[in-house]
Amino acid sequence: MARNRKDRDSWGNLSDKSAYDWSSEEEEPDGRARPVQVLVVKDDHSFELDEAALSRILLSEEVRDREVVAISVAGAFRKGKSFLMDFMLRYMYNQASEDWLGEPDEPLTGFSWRGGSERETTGIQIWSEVFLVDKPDGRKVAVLLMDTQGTFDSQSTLRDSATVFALSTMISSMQVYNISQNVQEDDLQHLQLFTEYGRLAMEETFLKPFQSMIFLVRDWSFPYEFTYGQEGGMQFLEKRLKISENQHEELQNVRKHIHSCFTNISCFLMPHPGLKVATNPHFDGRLKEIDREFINNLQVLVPWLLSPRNLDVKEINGNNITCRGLVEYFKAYIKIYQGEELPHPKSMLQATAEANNLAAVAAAKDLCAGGDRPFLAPSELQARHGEIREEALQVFRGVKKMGGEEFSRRYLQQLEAEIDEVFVQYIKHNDSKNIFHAARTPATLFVVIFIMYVVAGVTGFVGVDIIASVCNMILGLALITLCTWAYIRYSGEYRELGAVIDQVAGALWDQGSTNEALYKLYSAAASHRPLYHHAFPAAAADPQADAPEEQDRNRKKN
Ligand SMILES: Nc1nc2c(ncn2[C@@H]2O[C@H](COP(=O)(O)OP(=O)(O)OP(=O)(O)O)[C@@H](O)[C@H]2O)c(=O)[nH]1
Ligand SMILES: [Mg+2]
Repeated sequence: MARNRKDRDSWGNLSDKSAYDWSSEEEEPDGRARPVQVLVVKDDHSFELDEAALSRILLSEEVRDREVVAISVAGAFRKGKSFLMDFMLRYMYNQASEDWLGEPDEPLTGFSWRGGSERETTGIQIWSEVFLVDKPDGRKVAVLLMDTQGTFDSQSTLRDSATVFALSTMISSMQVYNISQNVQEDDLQHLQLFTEYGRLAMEETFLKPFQSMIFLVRDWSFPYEFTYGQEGGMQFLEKRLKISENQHEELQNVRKHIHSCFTNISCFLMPHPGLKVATNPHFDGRLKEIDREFINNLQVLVPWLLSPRNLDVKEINGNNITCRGLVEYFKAYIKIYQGEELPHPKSMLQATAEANNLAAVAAAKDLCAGGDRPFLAPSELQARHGEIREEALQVFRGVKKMGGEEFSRRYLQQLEAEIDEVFVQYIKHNDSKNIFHAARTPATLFVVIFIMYVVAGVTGFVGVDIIASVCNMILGLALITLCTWAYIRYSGEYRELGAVIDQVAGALWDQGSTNEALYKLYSAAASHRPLYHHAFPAAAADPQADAPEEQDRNRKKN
């Protein structure tokens, strides 16, 4: 088994810099390049970008202003992604040479790969050397290789997998989607979920959000249907991604989504590398132990992906991105995933169970939606509410829901709370239909006017003029208040003042003890102090008007 870093010397002409032009900033003490972890997924499932490491690699003088080509491999865990990446490294280091694949006895090193059932790569790792390549059109571009954490390992949440996949797709100009044996519908559905999660974090653009997507099917076993390689791959993929009229909407949507996300979509069918590669625990990547068919196809695949002519510069919103720009985008994107504004992707069962339960809650709540009924006596209302509540809970319990009893209990509680809330609203609404309630304020004011009129008449007749004038004044005030109230009700303006009038009238209306009525009057006045100050700013500006005790004290002092 190859634990790469130990025996790196075996691979490729590291000292022969003439064959290629590369820059190395992040090296091991002995000068060799290595994979560098730039995105860390922590134990608590949070993400951290190692900005320092990323900057050391991408902001080194030779590369920072070069346009960047970023190549990434992503897909389910334990499917030979890092293994493939290491062959890409060999090609990058030996581009000029025909036999870039190296010696038959050379162990495969570079990004860490190994056999076994437990995951190996975590987060996102980039190769510490950024390769400078001359494109046929004379441009020198920087090539960055990126290896990613496999999706759906047993330690990652769906959100972890989606984030790594989405980030690597957003950052790369070419995403190699590494899948095993066939392109299954769930492979497409996951791609849809992950790319949607990526698109959420990006700015809306009229262009397709991502660039090249290569479906790399490993262990393809049906070369008699579609031949190995790119041509067979394209025919196969065309069939798989075809949208037709009579297809179910669900299948159509997945395909439309994938087409809408990528500028280029292609496919390569790779043969099985042989049992030694797949099952021998001591296999260390030597070519001589790999099936010839696999090697032949590797010799087609890697140059097809990486030859200078095929390298596409990373574009975002139609602009070519340099290494410096890529660092900024990486930082900006990771911030969005670190924040809480994005929804958390959920497993299919969880999402379905939530949808089921919410639909059942909605159906049950529909029962409680009372139409416009006339005023009901409160006791009758209470009884009706009890009946409807029971009926609604029955409806909820009767609907078949996924997710089990425990899961749906939360929704049952939510339903109960919502029904009670509807009831409270209904009581208020019912109350407002009580005709006496609505007439309380004008009735009170009428009574005040009437009493004042009578008292003023009597006291005027008896000759106590001062009381008569006070009563007349109150009568006048009550009349103005009545007119104001009517205007507010009619126009809907100054509603706060309307509320004060209602409250004062309510306090007067109250049949309880006089004390209670007075207290209510006082509290109504107290709660509207700001309104009072607003209406009479001069009074508020005079501090002494607010403090009679203070005045008293001053008087005593003098
Ligand atoms: N069947 C099969 N096995 C392969 C292939 N390529 C590599 N392997 C083996 O798959 C195992 C895992 O390889 P890695 O490159 O570490 O896989 P990975 O996808 O990077 O795994 P993680 O980093 O855990 O996500 C190794 O034992 C390889 O020898 C292939 O094309 N087919
Ligand atoms: Mg790996």
